[in-house]
Amino acid sequence: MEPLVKTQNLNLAFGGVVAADQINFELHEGERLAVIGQNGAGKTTFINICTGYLKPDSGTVYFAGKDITALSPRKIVRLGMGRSFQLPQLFTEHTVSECIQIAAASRNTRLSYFQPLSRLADRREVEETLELVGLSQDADALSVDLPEGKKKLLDVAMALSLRPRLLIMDEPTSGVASEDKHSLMQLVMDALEQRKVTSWFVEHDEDIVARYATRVAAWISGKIAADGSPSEVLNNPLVRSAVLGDH
Ligand SMILES: Nc1ncnc2c1ncn2[C@@H]1O[C@H](COP(=O)(O)OP(=O)(O)OP(=O)(O)O)[C@@H](O)[C@H]1O
Repeated sequence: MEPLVKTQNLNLAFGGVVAADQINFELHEGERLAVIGQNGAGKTTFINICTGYLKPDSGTVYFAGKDITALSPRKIVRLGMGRSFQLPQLFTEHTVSECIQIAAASRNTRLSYFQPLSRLADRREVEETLELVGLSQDADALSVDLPEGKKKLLDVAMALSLRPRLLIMDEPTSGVASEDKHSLMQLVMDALEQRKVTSWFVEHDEDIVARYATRVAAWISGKIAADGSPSEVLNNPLVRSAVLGDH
């Protein structure tokens, strides 16, 4: 089967800092990849290169067999590679329901200031998306007023409205109280499974990684130092000492 994402010999340095060091990587449809690594290991840089926010010094990124290295983030999203951010990117003056309407409408149209929001997207689609992530009760709340966990869910729901094949999530549980992390991840993962979306998420919480990933890749100094099943990678001595901080 052709990989959904493939990178070949990807390199990027910021001055003397090598943030991506000859990365060869493949992700297949249906995988749930957790990426782990210490701060500064290069996890976000790699995501930024794959999603078009940064251009590599050398190397190639393919999505579903197509070379996307030179494409803009907007074009890459339209091909089916979705992304949510560490700090949710919401339309802060709009309600939860309106945020979904805008995201769904931007799938097909260029948005205009002069178009009423109510005409932008199918009402039933918006309701289904809200239900999928458990936000039906919050439809009329301003997105800016949501607690952090619900902001993350709304961010994911907006990304899903673009009908991605893959959703890349940079620290989906960061800023969320530890007792709420599992329920948040459960909702997100159930939603992705229902929509048959492959996932790749950066995560620092080892319990979350072990519970929700089918594969783990550990980053050290711009390189993938270990890549395999959660039990294999989380028990790897190098990963335990250099990534997870065991002494
Ligand atoms: N735009 C930039 N300009 C200069 N250096 C950068 C830039 N972006 C990242 N870096 C550097 O590249 C290295 C990798 O950073 P990156 O943000 O990818 O790490 P990370 O693993 O995602 O870390 P974190 O867990 O803190 O988000 C770091 O040394 C960082 O300081």
